[in-house]
Parts: sequence; structure tokens; C-alpha cells
Amino acid sequence: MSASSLVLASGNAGKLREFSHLLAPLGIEPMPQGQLGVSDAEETGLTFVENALIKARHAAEVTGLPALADDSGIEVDALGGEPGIYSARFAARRQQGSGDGDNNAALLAALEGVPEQARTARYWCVLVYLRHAADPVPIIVQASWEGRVLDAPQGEGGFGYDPLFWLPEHGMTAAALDAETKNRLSHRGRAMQQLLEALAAQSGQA
Ligand SMILES: O=c1nc[nH]c2c1ncn2[C@H]1C[C@H](O)[C@@H](COP(=O)(O)OP(=O)(O)OP(=O)(O)O)O1
Ligand SMILES: [Mg+2]
Repeated sequence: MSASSLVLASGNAGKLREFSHLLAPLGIEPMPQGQLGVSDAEETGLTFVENALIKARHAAEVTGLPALADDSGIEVDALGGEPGIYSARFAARRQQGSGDGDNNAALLAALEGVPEQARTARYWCVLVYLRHAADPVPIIVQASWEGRVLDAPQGEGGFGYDPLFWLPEHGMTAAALDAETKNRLSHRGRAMQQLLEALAAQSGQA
């Protein structure tokens, strides 16, 4: 991954903030695809892997740059694993609005009456790195982060479902963690560690 030229195949400002922090120690400043005129790709895959590949390939195709994509979401046990890959579209698919606030409200409504111990959930993050749009050997890594869906939002940081994502060992939500701690513990932070290790191994081979 070169210092100057990496497109982040995401339109999510929360992800961009986290990737900027995660990549800063390496001197890499990912360029958000929106700044390069890349529109959001349609996420037609049935897995995080497929969607991340679609997003990375689209951004690499349009910009001619190496691309990093993140497809992520929350898997809630009491909902049979939903919303999963549809996490960003959870409220919209139920005609309950759109965006983080409506998604959180829809998740709370879906879990109404479900007791605390049964509200187990995990975030998943798949990262795909493509050197170019036709890269036949994408680097693909994934990590999860265990937690529980709280019954009311708490905390001001993070994004997405973080105000509802309770971390029993920390006694707070992901939205209440400072940014550095979230990056150290999170699905995204740990997937990024793996990606960096894979990249280092690859450059060792070259
Ligand atoms: O650390 C996280 N903290 C809170 N919520 C999170 C996190 N990580 C993923 N999520 C939620 C946000 C969104 O509801 C879905 C990702 O959907 P996903 O399609 O990958 O991202 P997105 O549409 O927001 O932006 P984009 O596709 O342009 O990268 O999972
Ligand atoms: Mg998306």
C-alpha cells in the first residue's frame, strides 16, 4: 500500500474517520471515493465478502487507484442473524426511514421484549484490498466483535449502531469508547491489523 494513493471505497464518514486513524501511523491517508467522483456501488452481493469486492472493484475501476473497501454489519442472534449484510438498509427495508438513527430505532423495535441475556450480537467487518480493478488476488480479511444490543442508546462517539452496542467487559457502549480504544478492539481495527500483516507478507514475497 503506497503512502499517497489509496481510494477508500466507502461513502461512510464514520468508517473514513476510523480508517484515517488506523492508517495514519503508516503515513497513508486514504482518499474517500466521493472526493474522486466515485458514486456508491450497488451492494448486490449475498455476503460481506461479495459486497466488499464489488465496492473495491468499482472504486478501483473509476479511479485507476488501489482500493480498500469495508463491508460490515451487525448480526443479532435473537433475529436469526439479521440484519447482517442488510444493516445499513435495515430501517429502509421495513419502511421505517433511513440512516443511523432510524436503523437504531428499527433495531430496538425488532428486539422489543427480548431480555438482556438474549440480546447477544456481533459486528462483522470484511476488508478487501485490490491493487487494481482486475487484481486476481485480492487480499480479503475479516474479524468480528462480540457485544449485546442495549435497550436504549448510550454514548456520543462512533457511528451506526454503536450507541446500542453494549460491551459487557467494558461496561459501556461502543459509542462511549474513545476512538483509539474502539480501533484497538473493534472488528474493523482487528481486520485492519490482519490486512497490514497480509500486505507485509505480500511485499516480502515480491
Ligand atoms: O463500527 C461500527 N459501528 C457501528 N455500526 C457499524 C460499524 N460497522 C458497521 N456498522 C453498521 C453501519 C451500517 O449500518 C452497516 C455497514 O454497512 P455498509 O454497507 O458496510 O456501509 P455503509 O453503507 O454505511 O457505507 P459504504 O458501503 O459506502 O462503505 O453496519
Ligand atoms: Mg453500504
